[in-house]
Amino acid sequence: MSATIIDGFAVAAGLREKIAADAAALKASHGVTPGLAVVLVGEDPASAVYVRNKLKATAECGLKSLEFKLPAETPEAEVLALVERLNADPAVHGILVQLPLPKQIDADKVLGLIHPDKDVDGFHPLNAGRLSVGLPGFVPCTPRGSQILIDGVTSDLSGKHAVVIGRSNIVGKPMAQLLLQKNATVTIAHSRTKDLPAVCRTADVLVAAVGRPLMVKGDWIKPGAIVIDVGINRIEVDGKGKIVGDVDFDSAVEVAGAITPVPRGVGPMTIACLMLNTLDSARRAVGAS
Ligand SMILES: NC(=O)C1=CN([C@@H]2O[C@H](COP(=O)(O)OP(=O)(O)OC[C@H]3O[C@@H](n4cnc5c(N)ncnc54)[C@H](OP(=O)(O)O)[C@@H]3O)[C@@H](O)[C@H]2O)C=CC1
Ligand SMILES: Nc1nc(=O)c2c([nH]1)NC[C@@H]1CN(c3ccc(C(=O)N[C@@H](CCC(=O)O)C(=O)O)cc3)C=[N+]21
Repeated sequence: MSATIIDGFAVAAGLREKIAADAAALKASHGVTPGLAVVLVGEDPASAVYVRNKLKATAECGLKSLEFKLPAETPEAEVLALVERLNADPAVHGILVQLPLPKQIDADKVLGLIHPDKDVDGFHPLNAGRLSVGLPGFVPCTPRGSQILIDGVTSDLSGKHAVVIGRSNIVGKPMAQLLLQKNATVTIAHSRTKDLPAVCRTADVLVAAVGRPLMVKGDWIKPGAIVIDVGINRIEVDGKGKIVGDVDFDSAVEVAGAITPVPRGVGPMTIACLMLNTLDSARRAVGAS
């Protein structure tokens, strides 16, 4: 049996179309174009792909994007000053500071300074707290996009066992919160988890957000499970760069019920959800939501 391959690229394209229509309607009713400011400090090759795809998506959705590329040695105070300026700019509805940041910059300080109403990444502690207590707020884009893909293949997660591998604030923890809201029984695994393959084998839904290329093998997967591969890892194959996930797709596809590929799985959904969060932010700013 071979799994259903979840086409994140197609789902994301559909979402972007809807966002474009809604953004055009907001422009017609309130004269507002949602604006997203992206701050990139230094040159990180993975970030560069992300920034490029984001720019394409904002244009396609009719959103305005402002790009701030700062040199790697930029002092922390300068980044903080830029965030304050963007906080005060009414044309900016969303602020994204690309991670990772160079080591002289305290990421928590920067993320904590972004106004929670413009925090389209959902990384501000206030939005993380809102998610954990079930209040409305910005939900981080990757978990939000992953949840949409999961909802596309199952309508009822109630009582299902979901295992999330990874406990980062940007993927693992918020993903676990979303699955909990859907009444799944949630396990969060991490680098100290004992016998990870055995834990994974009990999962009806398995989300891998680890950053280890091809770590999850087919024999870690419960037959018929939904497998969401968040990992974006660059590896060399025959001297050529290639992007692979945290899941060994070739063996996993034989066991899973449904699985996301890498690329064209979760990645495009992250970007579409960023557009969605920016649109939501602009709507809220003008009282249109
Ligand atoms: N598709 C997309 O849109 C996005 C993809 N990504 C990708 O997702 C992956 C995860 O990103 P992120 O959450 O930021 O990564 P982090 O490095 O912040 O977190 C990785 C997590 O994996 C755990 N871990 C590491 N090694 C193991 C292991 N051998 N067994 C079990 N758990 C392990 C860590 O455990 P511990 O806490 O104990 O250290 C940690 O909780 C990366 O590949 C990243 O590139 C990220 C964002 C968006
Ligand atoms: N503040 C912040 N927010 C983030 O959400 C954030 C970040 N920093 N830093 C880096 C990671 C990584 N990330 C990706 C998103 C989309 C793709 C993506 O579009 N991937 C496509 C294309 C991959 C390709 O072909 O190169 C795909 O998987 O199909 C990749 C990576 C967001 N992140």
